[in-house]
Amino acid sequence: LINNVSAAEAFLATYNAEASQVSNRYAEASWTYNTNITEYNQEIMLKERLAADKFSQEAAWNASGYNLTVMDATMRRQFVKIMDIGTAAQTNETKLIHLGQIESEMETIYSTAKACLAPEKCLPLDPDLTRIFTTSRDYDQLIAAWKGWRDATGPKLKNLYTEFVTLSNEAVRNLGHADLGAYWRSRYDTPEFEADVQALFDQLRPLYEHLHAHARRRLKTIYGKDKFPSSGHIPAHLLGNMWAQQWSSLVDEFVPYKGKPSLDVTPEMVHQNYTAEKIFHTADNFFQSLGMIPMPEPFWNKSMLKKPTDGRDVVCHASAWDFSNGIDFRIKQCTDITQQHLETAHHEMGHIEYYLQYKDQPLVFQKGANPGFHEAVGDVIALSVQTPEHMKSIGLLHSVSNDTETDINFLMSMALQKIAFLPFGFLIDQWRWRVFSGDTKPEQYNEHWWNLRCRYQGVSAPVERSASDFDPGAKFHIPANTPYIRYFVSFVIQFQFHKALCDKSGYIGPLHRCDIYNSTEAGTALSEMLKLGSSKPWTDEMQNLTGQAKMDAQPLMDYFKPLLEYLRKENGNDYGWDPICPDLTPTS
Ligand SMILES: C[C@H](NC(=O)O)C(=O)O
Ligand SMILES: [Zn+2]
Repeated sequence: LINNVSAAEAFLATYNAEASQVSNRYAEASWTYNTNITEYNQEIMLKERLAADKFSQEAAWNASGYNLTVMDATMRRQFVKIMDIGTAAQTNETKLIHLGQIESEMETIYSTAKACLAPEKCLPLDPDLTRIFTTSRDYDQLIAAWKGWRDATGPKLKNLYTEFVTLSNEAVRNLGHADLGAYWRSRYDTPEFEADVQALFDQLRPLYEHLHAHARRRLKTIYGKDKFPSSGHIPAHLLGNMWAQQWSSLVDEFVPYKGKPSLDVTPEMVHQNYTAEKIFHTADNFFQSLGMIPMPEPFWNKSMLKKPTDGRDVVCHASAWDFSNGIDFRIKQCTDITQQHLETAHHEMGHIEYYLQYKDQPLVFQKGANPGFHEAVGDVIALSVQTPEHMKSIGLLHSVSNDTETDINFLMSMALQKIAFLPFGFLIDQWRWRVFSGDTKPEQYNEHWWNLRCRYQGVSAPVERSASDFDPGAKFHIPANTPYIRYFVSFVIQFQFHKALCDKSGYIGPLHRCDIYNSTEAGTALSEMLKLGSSKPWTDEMQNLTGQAKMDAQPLMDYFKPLLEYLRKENGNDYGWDPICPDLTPTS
């Protein structure tokens, strides 16, 4: 082993320069493919992926020649991360290439899928099917869109996914990980991570159960009681979203006090001729008001902020890109002019702000403190943006009254975005971790998926499902192989961050009405955390910002306390559902 620290430093300097180049090349090829899905672009992207994987393997091999015990903590942390190369650890080149092909094939199938509602009427997810779910209240039209999308994705993906699992597990076992799920959980670097998220979910279940009961009651008045199974589940296609994961599009139906002005700013955005650019400038303006880093020139020149109209296929699921050269950062979003896309724009720009803040860190530290941190940044800003006061200040709401009824209505609108999401954010990787560990066999994929959906989310399939279906494949993150527990973590910690920043901004009052706009104190505190990237354990960074070194659901519970009191009163004992799925065979 090499004991010479200056040799180790020289190795790191070389690694950082070379790895940034390799990372930039792969990002460019991946961007070209994601914004113009063709076989040729897929082939180029896969060649660059193989080159990047081989570079990682070589760097890991060279790094393993250094004696870590003679290094300081920061240098050792870099070497450990250089050697933690995930599925690139597959030494059999044929299998390495095959894994890349399968992953890009799954993402292509998902991103080019169309649901055929009638023989000649086949619609893509964005914007067409999404718009049906946000606007239609037609039970049968929603069934057609819900079933059509699953028919167009799942069956084509199931066998590819089975192969993907086998190849991925084999690769990470070379690094000593039990399976891909264990490798993903290791990024949180706390041995009791799985127990921690289970405990958080259990703590938050009453909030969700009472929101679910309220939603079910309101939906019964819209669709009729006979459309709802006696088990208490809500048919999964009635919650205003393809996956029932967030219910904001039903805010006008779900607000407790209907007489009040609508909180849905979508009509006003359309009325004011909002464009995608204006949506992103609104977000950029907020970050600048905090004294944080503005979007650099290449962001505006090179991002894809709208779905192309020249007929090419693109990956529409929104994402933020780091080209590892300190200046080129982009968002790819098929922006629609809606409140939900205004929120998504802040979410994606939060990623870009994080990239900008940590761009001078060594490459392996140019990551979130943990993946949940990266998902939380933009959402924290969006918690301020969505307050009635802020919406009024940017001209999207005209009347804001502070009476209790409006306050409860506002809390309901935020609960439809944040509380509704919790079981979904929790269950995706509960399912995937068992698939990777082998507890869930391919023939059980769909059954175990619906077991979790029925048990935790209280939603059920509106039509018969069969083993040839693969409903997990209808959600982007499964075919795109993007871990999901990060969003559950984010939805908890973003309220810890929000509370800490509100305190630093000197705000006094209920947490749900706090708007940190223009607070450079809040901006400085947030920037200091983001600048660290993953150079420190996330528990240290959480401690620095919030005074606590752990995930804590209390700020989220405090934020929604007035709403839970209202819902407990309204629901009495009429809440909850059977843990198992209802029997779908229609009663004769
Ligand atoms: C919550 C998650 N957000 C994201 O992918 O950016 C989703 O859309 O499912
Ligand atoms: Zn994100």
